[in-house]
Amino acid sequence: MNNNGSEFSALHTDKYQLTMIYAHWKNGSHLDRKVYDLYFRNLPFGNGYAVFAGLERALQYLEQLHFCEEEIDYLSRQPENFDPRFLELLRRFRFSGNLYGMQEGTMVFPNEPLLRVEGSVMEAQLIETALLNFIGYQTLIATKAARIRTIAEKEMLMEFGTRRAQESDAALWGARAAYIAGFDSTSNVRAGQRFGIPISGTHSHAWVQDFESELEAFRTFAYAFPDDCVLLVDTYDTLKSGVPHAIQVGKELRAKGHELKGIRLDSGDLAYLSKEARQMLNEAGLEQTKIVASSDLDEYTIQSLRNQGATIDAWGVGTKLITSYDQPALGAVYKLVAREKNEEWQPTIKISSNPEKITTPGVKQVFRLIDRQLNKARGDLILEEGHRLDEEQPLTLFHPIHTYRKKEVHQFRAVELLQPMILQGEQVYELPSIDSIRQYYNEQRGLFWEEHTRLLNPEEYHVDLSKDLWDKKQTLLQSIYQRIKNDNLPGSEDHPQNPMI
Ligand SMILES: Nc1ncnc2c1ncn2[C@@H]1O[C@H](COP(=O)(O)OP(=O)(O)OP(=O)(O)O)[C@@H](O)[C@H]1O
Ligand SMILES: O=P(O)(O)OC[C@H]1O[C@H](OP(=O)(O)OP(=O)(O)O)[C@H](O)[C@@H]1O
Ligand SMILES: O=C(O)c1cccnc1
Repeated sequence: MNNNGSEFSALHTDKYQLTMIYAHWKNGSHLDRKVYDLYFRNLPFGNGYAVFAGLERALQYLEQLHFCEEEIDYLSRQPENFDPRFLELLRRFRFSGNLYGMQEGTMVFPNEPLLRVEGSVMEAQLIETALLNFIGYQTLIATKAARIRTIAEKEMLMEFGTRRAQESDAALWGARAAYIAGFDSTSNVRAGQRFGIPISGTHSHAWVQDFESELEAFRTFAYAFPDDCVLLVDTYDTLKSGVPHAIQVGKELRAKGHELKGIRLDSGDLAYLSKEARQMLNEAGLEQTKIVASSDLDEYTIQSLRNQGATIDAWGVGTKLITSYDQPALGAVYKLVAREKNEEWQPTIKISSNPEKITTPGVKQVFRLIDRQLNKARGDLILEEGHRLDEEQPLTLFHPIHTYRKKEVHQFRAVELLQPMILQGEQVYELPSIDSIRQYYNEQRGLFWEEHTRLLNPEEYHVDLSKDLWDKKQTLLQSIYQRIKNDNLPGSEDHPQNPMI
C-alpha cells in the first residue's frame, strides 16, 4: 500500500519516463496522442508458445493510478526542480486513454501486440514500466507452469514457491499465473483468499523435529487433520523410519474411520523411494494413500521421474517455477507505433540493424485463424486496425522476414484477439473469474497441434503480417533511409544499408 492507501504507486516507473514527460510538458506536447504496442520478441524456455497473464493486475493499476501528496512532495524535492505547474498537473493526473488487450490465458507468440495503449504521451509513457513489469513476469510464470502441466499430464500440481519468490508480489501473482496455466493449488494463503485459488499443503521437517519421535509427530498431526493428513517421511530415514511410521498412523486412522491421505518425499532418489514406498503402502492395505514429491522439481525432473516409472501422484513445485529459474525475464518491450497528426494516426517505426528488431508500424489488430473443420489454429495474422478479413476467401500467409516461407489457409474463422479493455479511461472489460480464465486457457490449448506445444524443439507457429501492413512497413523503411540519405550528414555514407530493404 502507498501512503494514500492504494496498492499501486504512480512512482512505480523509471525516472526517464518522468523526465521525458516533463520535457514534453515544457515543449507543450505532453498531451499529443500516441499508440504503443507491448509485445515480446522471443519465446521463453525454447517453448513453442507463451501464456498471456498479467492483465488483471494491469487493469487494477490503471484504474487506481494517481499521484498522492507524498509522491508529489518527493518529486518536488528532486534536483530536476520540476515546475510547480507540472506537479499540479501530476496531482490531477488519471489514466484517460484506451487499452486494448488479449484475454489472460491466451496462447501468444512473438511480435504480436499483447496490449495496445492509445493515449497522451504523458500517460502512455508513465505506465510503460509497470505494464512491462506485470505482464513480463506473469506471462513468464504462466508459460513455465504450462510446460510443467504438459509433462505432469493429469497428476496433481501444487505451487510451493512463495518462500523462494523474488518478494511478495511475485509470490502472489506468480501463484495466480501458475493456476491459470494448469496448477491445481497454491500453498500461498493470501493468493487463496485474494483470487479464490484452492490452497493446499502438508507439513515441514520442523514439525517432525519438534517431537521426541517421528511417530509422535505423525500421530499428533493426524489427530488434528484426520481426513487431510499428508505426512513428510524423509526427516530421518524414508524407508526405514518415515514410511513405516506413516503406515502405522495410517492403520490407526483407519481404525477410527479415516484414511491417510498421503505421504511426501522431499529428498533422495525420488523414483526409487516412490516405488518402494508404494509397495510398502500397498502391502499394508493403504492403496489409496497418495505419494507427493517435492525437491527442486521442474518439467525436466518430473519428466525424468515419470520415465523412470516413479509412482508419484502429486508434485509440489516451488523455486524453479516461481523464480522462472532457467529464464529470469521474458524481455517484453513497449514500442511507439503511431503518433496522431492532423487527427489521424501516423505510423512510426524503430529501425535496427537486426531485422527482427524493426518494429511494425501502425495501429494493429491480431487475428487468430482457426481451421473451421479441424478447430485448430493455423496461424495469427496482424492487420491494420479496421481492416477486415474475408473468411470465405483462401489466404496466403507469408513470413514477415523470410517472405519465401508461405502458407495457404482456407475455411477459417478469424478471431480478433485484441479487445477493448479501457476506453477513455473507463474500464469496459469485465474481469472474468479465475476459473473461467483457466478454462479459457484450456480451450486455447485445444486449438494448437502438439507440434507447437511439445517441450523440445516445437514447430514455429506462424505470426504473419497482412500484405498491406508489410508493404506499408517497407515503404516507411524506404522513406526513412531516403531521408537519412538526403540529410547527407557527415559519416552517414560509411554505414551499410539495412538488410531488410
Ligand atoms: N530419480 C531421480 N531422477 C532424477 N532426478 C532426481 C531423482 N530423484 C531426485 N531427483 C532430483 O535430484 C535433485 C536432488 O537434489 P539434492 O542433491 O539437493 O538432494 P536431495 O536428495 O534433495 O537432498 P537434500 O534435500 O537432503 O539436500 C532434486 O532436484 C530432485 O528433484
Ligand atoms: O524445492 P522447491 O521446488 O523449491 O519446493 C519447495 C521446497 O520448500 C520446502 O523445503 P525447504 O527447504 O524450505 O524446507 P525443508 O528443509 O523443510 O524441506 C519443501 O520441502 C520443498 O522442498
Ligand atoms: O505444504 C507443503 O508441503 C509445502 C509448502 C511450501 C513449501 N514446501 C512445502
